[in-house]
Amino acid sequence: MSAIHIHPSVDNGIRPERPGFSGGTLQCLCATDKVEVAVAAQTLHNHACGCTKCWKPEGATFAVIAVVPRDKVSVVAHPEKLHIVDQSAVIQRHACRECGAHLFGRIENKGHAFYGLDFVHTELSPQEGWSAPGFAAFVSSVIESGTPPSQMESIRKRLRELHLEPYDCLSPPLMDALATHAAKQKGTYRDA
Ligand SMILES: N[C@@H](CCC(=O)N[C@@H](CSCO)C(=O)NCC(=O)O)C(=O)O
Ligand SMILES: [Zn+2]
Ligand SMILES: [Zn+2]
Repeated sequence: MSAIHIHPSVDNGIRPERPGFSGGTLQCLCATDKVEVAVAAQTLHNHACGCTKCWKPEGATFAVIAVVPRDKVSVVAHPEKLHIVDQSAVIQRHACRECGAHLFGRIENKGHAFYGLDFVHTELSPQEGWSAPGFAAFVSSVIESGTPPSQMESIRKRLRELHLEPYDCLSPPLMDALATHAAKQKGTYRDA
């Protein structure tokens, strides 16, 4: 039986976050002239993501991705190497043209529930202490990038072993936040 690989940063156990950790830098994978991004805060809602759009390192089935307020994110080296992968996506992913790593994903639609938050992969950081992934999102979507459906039972079992509860969309608190935002936009929102 072949081992299930989720992502290199979780496969051998998840490193806990460091209390008081307040940020660091992200670097692309180029050997020289690395794109560097400063993230001046601890990340939130870190999770494994199985969707086809989030960047994954070579061989990984899932991405690991978290959010941070956009005003805490700044490009500090080699901005000229960045390009937006898909201008039409909700999350505009700014990636290194040379190595392909995604440095940050930004929502430009001010009406989106998650406007104001950037998406980042803290595995690209030399610092330790970032928030640990707490759930797995878009798990069924790994089939769209070529995972055989017959492996899904083992994948969900492995995610549960790692305490990354598998969801086929986002986690219930994030889905509730999206629905609350939609209800407010439609005028159907009611408080208890
Ligand atoms: N089955 C599709 C799902 C793609 C998708 O909706 N991805 C989510 C999560 S990304 C971070 O958690 C999303 O919000 N996408 C918006 C965007 O990517 O712009 C697939 O796998 O492609
Ligand atoms: Zn690069
Ligand atoms: Zn994703």
